[in-house]
Amino acid sequence: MSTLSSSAHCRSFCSSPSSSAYGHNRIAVSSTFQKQFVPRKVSLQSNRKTWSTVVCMQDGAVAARVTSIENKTPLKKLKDGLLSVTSPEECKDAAGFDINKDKSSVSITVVGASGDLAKKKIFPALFALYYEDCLPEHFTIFGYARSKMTDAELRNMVSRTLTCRIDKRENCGEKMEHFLKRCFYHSGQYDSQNNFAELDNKLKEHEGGRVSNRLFYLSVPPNVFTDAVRCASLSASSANGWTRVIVEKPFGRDFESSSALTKSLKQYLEEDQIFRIDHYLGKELVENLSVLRFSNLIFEPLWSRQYIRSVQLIFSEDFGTEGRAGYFDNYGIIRDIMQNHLLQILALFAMETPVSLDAEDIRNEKVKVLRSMRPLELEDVVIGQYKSHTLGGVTYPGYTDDKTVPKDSLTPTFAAATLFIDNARWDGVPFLMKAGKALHDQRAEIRVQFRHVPGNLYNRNFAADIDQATNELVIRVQPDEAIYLKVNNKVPGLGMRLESSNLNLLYAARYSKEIPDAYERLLLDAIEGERRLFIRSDELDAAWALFTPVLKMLEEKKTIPECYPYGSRGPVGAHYLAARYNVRWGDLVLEK
Ligand SMILES: NC(=O)C1=CN([C@@H]2O[C@H](COP(=O)(O)OP(=O)(O)OC[C@H]3O[C@@H](n4cnc5c(N)ncnc54)[C@H](OP(=O)(O)O)[C@@H]3O)[C@@H](O)[C@H]2O)C=CC1
Ligand SMILES: O=C1O[C@H](COP(=O)(O)O)[C@@H](O)[C@H](O)[C@H]1O
Repeated sequence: MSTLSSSAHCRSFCSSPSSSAYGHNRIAVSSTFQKQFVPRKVSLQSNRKTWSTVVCMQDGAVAARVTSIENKTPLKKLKDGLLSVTSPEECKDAAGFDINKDKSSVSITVVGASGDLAKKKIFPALFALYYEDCLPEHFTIFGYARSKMTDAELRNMVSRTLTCRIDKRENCGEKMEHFLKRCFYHSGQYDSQNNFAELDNKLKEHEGGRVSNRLFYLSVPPNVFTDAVRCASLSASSANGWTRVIVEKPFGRDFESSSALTKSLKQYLEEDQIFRIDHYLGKELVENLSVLRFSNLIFEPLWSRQYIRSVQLIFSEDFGTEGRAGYFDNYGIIRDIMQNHLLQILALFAMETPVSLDAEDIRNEKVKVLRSMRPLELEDVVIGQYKSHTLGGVTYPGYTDDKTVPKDSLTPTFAAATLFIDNARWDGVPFLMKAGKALHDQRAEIRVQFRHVPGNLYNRNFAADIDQATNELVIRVQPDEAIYLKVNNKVPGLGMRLESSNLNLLYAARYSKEIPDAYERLLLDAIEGERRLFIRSDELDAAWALFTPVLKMLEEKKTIPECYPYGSRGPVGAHYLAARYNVRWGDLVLEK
């Protein structure tokens, strides 16, 4: 019988039964290997430090050792190249059984549990993980916020947001009931150590003397981040396991405020306890980007200035800022979408091959590419703001019609920008970004436009503009996840007419399994201590360094955004921006 821990089961269930989801230089675990592998836990005491060591033994000899100092993050140790493990979980996982079974617990506290994100995303994601048996055996979920609520009221609130997986509805009600029984609530102020100490007592009761691992999810407005981290860290940290904090965006408004936030968080937390979330990194197709690039021979040789003419990162929503305009007006679309979600995708897209799939190796490569980028200039940016528009008898409100937005607000709800990476691979290739609210459709996609075929024998056989006859690889992140490649093809018949057609990998047609929500993946990663999809502080610095000068210029010059009607394709300025580099936005070309 398998004795894998819950999350190991979940990962292996989702990928392959004998290897980890990520690799980590790991070797596949054969059944004989499992038998030979004996993990032991020992505690050592030196002058001032407590060392807790998990040793994976093989035939009486040390095969791998994972050491945690003062119960902080384990250090990676390699012995004889046999196995590389970065956490006790990996050691036990590789060994095939859980040395801490029945001895450890995970408590997840959602700080700001009464809020929009908690209801919309965090509790449903936690339920989905529970549903898929991905949460550890001993877990407890606490909601924490100032609002007064009983456990029953929290459960009632959460139950209204839960949905079941399409393919397994039968026992859903039962699962929900069990899940809700593991959810509790504690009301407190975000700046009260006493209130967090009360939470600590409640957590201890639920942990029942087991090793306590604690995850705090900061789902509160940014002005509360530091207080909440101070109080959680001083009054409710785990005494004998790990303590991790997921921090939601925005991580500051510019380079300076972001650095100040990092500095204040680091008064209470080590960098490796901070999990800065960018939920786009948890999306299935963003996760697949590296797989596409690095595990297919056909793409990587083309992935450079030699063959790629432009790369486009496009985000659009067909609704406005309704409900979140109070937050949005202080940030705008560049900070809301470009500086984080689109830039993170760009970094993954453009980075060099990492040494391994280890979090630090990947994040090192992302930082390198971000630091090779040219800070944005004012002339490389177009901004817009949506206005009221009547369509089919329905009048859609303009951005400044929202009561929480000042009438003279210059906050952009749309932006397009051209970025450049000044390195050998990407020199001169325009990376075009476009993000907007209240546009004609909802989509997030990456478009890779390839160069012309030199001396193309078939130029005269295209019915359409030759400019549209170049190959384009489209990675559609959402909706209707797909990867398709536009190729030129002969129209069947006696003549010789060519047209562009799609080689299409449409996920819904290829895979029957429902795609997990990004928050599910990221929460599971945080529980497992996997940092690969979270933003390291130097990545964040590099991202802000790129955008801060232009954001300041736009604000200082009080640049007036170009108007565009609600539900339109955005301001025309975006077309001119692309045209300057002899490029067209791929999403505006009619696709067959
Ligand atoms: N909602 C979304 O779609 C997204 C949100 N985010 C980020 O996630 C975090 C949470 O977002 P969201 O849930 O929308 O935020 P909310 O505005 O809903 O705030 C969450 C909770 O924080 C408390 N709160 C609200 N305002 C204040 C304040 N001024 N001072 C102290 N406490 C306050 C409230 O709880 P109580 O009064 O009970 O204490 C509220 O229920 C934010 O940082 C946001 O930027 C990121 C991506 C998307
Ligand atoms: O972070 C944010 O993302 C959402 C879009 O996320 P999605 O997963 O629904 O595509 C966006 O609406 C919001 O403005 C922004 O803060």
